[in-house]
Amino acid sequence: AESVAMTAAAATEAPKAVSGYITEPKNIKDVLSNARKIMDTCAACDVAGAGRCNGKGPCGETVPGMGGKRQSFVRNIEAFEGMSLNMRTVHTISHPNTEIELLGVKLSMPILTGITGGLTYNMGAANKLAFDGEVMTEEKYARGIIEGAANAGSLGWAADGIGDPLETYKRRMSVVSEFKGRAVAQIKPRTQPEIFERLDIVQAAGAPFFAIDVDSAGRAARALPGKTVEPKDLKKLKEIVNYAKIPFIAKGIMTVDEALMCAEAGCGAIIVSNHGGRVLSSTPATMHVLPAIVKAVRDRGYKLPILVDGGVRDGGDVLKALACGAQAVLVGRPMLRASLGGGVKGVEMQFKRFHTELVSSMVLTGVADVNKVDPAVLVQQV
Ligand SMILES: Cc1cc2nc3c(=O)[nH]c(=O)nc-3n(C[C@H](O)[C@H](O)[C@H](O)COP(=O)(O)O)c2cc1C
Repeated sequence: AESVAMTAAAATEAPKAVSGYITEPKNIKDVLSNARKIMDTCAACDVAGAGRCNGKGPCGETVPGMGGKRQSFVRNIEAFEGMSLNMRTVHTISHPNTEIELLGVKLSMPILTGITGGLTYNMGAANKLAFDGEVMTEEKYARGIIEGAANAGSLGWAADGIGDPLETYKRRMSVVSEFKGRAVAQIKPRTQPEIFERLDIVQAAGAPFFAIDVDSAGRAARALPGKTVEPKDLKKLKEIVNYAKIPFIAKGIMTVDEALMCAEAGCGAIIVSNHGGRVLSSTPATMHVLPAIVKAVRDRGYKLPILVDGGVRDGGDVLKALACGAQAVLVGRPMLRASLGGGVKGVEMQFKRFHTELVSSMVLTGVADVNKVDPAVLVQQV
């Protein structure tokens, strides 16, 4: 949820009807078909099946918002595609364990939704009638993500957009509060007092932890007057940790030194992320920086969970991320489309699909437990 606030005009216009919806989507294909209809900015290309987009077309558009020249986005996707799994099937593992515990919360799988929001300014989906005949709103979108994830035994994120008035944020947090302990929230790297104001609301809503996407700091240049975001130094990270009553996750970490600073500041976890390529168009792939970050953090004895996002498109990708030392992944655009095209059921279906693929990948590589994935699962490249 990135730039301009929903305008009053958009909110009062009559909702636009969209024709051709599959009103009771039965599978992810149906959900994606619906998503394509509601998103002005995204054709949700089905390049490699399952709505997977390679960032190159054929839509010629974004998926949505790949940022600049799309390099960072494309690198994320290609990094996963470039990794191979060692297939091993002479063993006894047919029901591998996919459960993890993340900062005190039990999850059915090491997969959370990505952090996405902004129907109006990010998805071109505002004020349209959704597949169920009701108007698509921020709350409805957030509900799809959060309730869908909770039903799947995982966690969904509510987002914060720089231009979002506090009211919009509160509306999303009212959805979070319905799922006490089973929904999480993000705050933009605003000024410290603004962060604390939103954090009070997040905590009152019962979120077990929260994230700040520190990599949104660059948007300071584009922020609206009075809507300030800023880089956070070690001192400010520590202030946030001290203020918070719940663990603080720093999202958007791409280098070893910053990962170590977050650990030193007392962050509950970090998310290795380049914001899905949306903030800087020439970063490395997240999977290419993850192993060095994991090694440095663990070598110094820090135990905080390390998560990763960007380009995770199937269960095999999840296994690859775990083999590189991540404890869990976040899935952005596929969950986004699932919520837009199928609401709560759509997101549930998307989680189920990832879970099935993950289990199958584990059986086919001889992995018994997502908490103990040997790096040897990956073919070592020479
Ligand atoms: C439409 C859209 C909106 C986003 N809004 C936010 C946001 O508000 N906060 C945030 O931390 N990240 C935001 N992101 C970035 C995602 O959380 C995530 O880092 C990225 O999408 C993951 O990559 P993937 O989509 O390839 O899975 C957004 C991404 C998209 C596509």
